[in-house]
Amino acid sequence: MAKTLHEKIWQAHCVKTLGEAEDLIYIDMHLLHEINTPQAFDSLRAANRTVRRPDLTVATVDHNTPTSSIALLEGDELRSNQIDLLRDNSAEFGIPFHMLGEAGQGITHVIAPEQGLVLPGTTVVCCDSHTTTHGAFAALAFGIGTSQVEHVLATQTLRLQKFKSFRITVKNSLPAGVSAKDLALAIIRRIGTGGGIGHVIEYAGEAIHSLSMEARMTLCNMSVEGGASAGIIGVDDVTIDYLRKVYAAKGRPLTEEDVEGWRSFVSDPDAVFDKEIVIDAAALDESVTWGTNPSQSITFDESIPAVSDYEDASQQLAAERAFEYMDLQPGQTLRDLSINKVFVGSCTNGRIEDLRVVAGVLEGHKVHPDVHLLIVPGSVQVRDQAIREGLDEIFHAAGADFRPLPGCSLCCGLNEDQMKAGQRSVSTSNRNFEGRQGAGARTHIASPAVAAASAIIGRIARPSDLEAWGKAE
Ligand SMILES: CC(C)[C@H](C(=O)O)[C@@H](O)C(=O)O
Ligand code: SF4
Repeated sequence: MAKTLHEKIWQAHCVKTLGEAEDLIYIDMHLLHEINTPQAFDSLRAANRTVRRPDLTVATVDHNTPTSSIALLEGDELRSNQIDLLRDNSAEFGIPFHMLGEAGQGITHVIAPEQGLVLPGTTVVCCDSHTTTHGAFAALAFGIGTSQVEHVLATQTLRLQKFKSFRITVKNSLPAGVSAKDLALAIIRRIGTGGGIGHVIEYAGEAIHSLSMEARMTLCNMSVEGGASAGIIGVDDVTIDYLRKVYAAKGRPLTEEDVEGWRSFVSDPDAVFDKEIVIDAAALDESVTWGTNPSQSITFDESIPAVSDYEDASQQLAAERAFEYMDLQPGQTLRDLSINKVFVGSCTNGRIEDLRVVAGVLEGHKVHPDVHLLIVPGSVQVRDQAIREGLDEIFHAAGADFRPLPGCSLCCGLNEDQMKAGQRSVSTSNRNFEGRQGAGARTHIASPAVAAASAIIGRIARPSDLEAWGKAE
């Protein structure tokens, strides 16, 4: 019978059928960070168990870590303890651990692909919802909770309910300047924040296969914001070329034997999906969220909708709340909104390709005097590459605050990079929930290009606005 890509991976990893809809699934790669893991290790110790496959487990610190100096951890017991606990637990159980600032450290979802830890046809889990990122490599990758972390540590398996399948075919190609982030926002706007619940979203079509691996990671990363359990993209030459480069850089070039078989990690042509939609990439434009969930976005040609534009009562309520929290009125446009902060980073858009885009827009410009532009690399490797390419010089010349230590930073505000109540940001991260970047802070999610243009102009703007703005100044 014809199978979808995720069904192929599921079946190949099914250790035991546990019931009608539940299987025991083997896990190929288990990623850990400092949040959500201490209890799992405590339970493991209490039960006198060991980690089944420390060699298939990798730990890093990212959420609560400072981005300007390690010294900021001094005297901060809560954060130091979380980091030390993961370091000590990793040492005790023989798990590779990446300490803050050391080569290999960074946001979990940024370091795993750059270290070649995610391969086509594998299962990948982490105590973090944005594990969906790794679906870009035709891997079945999803977030798990603390008790599941313990189960994977102890057994390298997971009891799982079967996922449904949802194919989103993106035909034609994205217009110039329209990025994977804009595509993700358009998809979530269309399907809603619950549209993917219980499903693995498979992204298909020409527009998807013309995306770089970084862009595919951005798209798969945001699958969870549409409610999906995972996002996935079938293998093609782009996937294999990326992995060849990663392994060559590791000094372990891939052989034909290694890649053999990877090309089968695509859905069968006649596979049947539980749900399907088609999106025309050519009709898309740069998008920015105006509200407090990632489905509430508009383009630069639209204005903020009125409550009556929504048919659904819960969406009307959400819009009403969002107007108040975001201090917005229906009818305003994105360009009406002045901003105080721009954040470039996160597991959505903190990769080298994103930093290149930002540098490209910033070059020859200055950050607006009322704006703080915070740029946090997703990993030590991204930072070092940015420096090698001279991007740091462009950032500094523009007046941006390019941080030396990677991490989640202002994406979740679990370190000192937080916003004050009433401040408004353009952020390349993935969540615009109330209080996400600080109590009372207002977040507008956008692409790296839009973030950079907004930092220069001081209002929400896109790169094509810079020309007219330059003349007006
Ligand atoms: C802290 C962590 C568990 C959380 C997640 O699961 O996504 C965080 O990464 C986030 O983005 O909100
Ligand atoms: S960068 Fe943001 S979304 Fe990604 S793992 Fe960190 S907190 Fe979560």
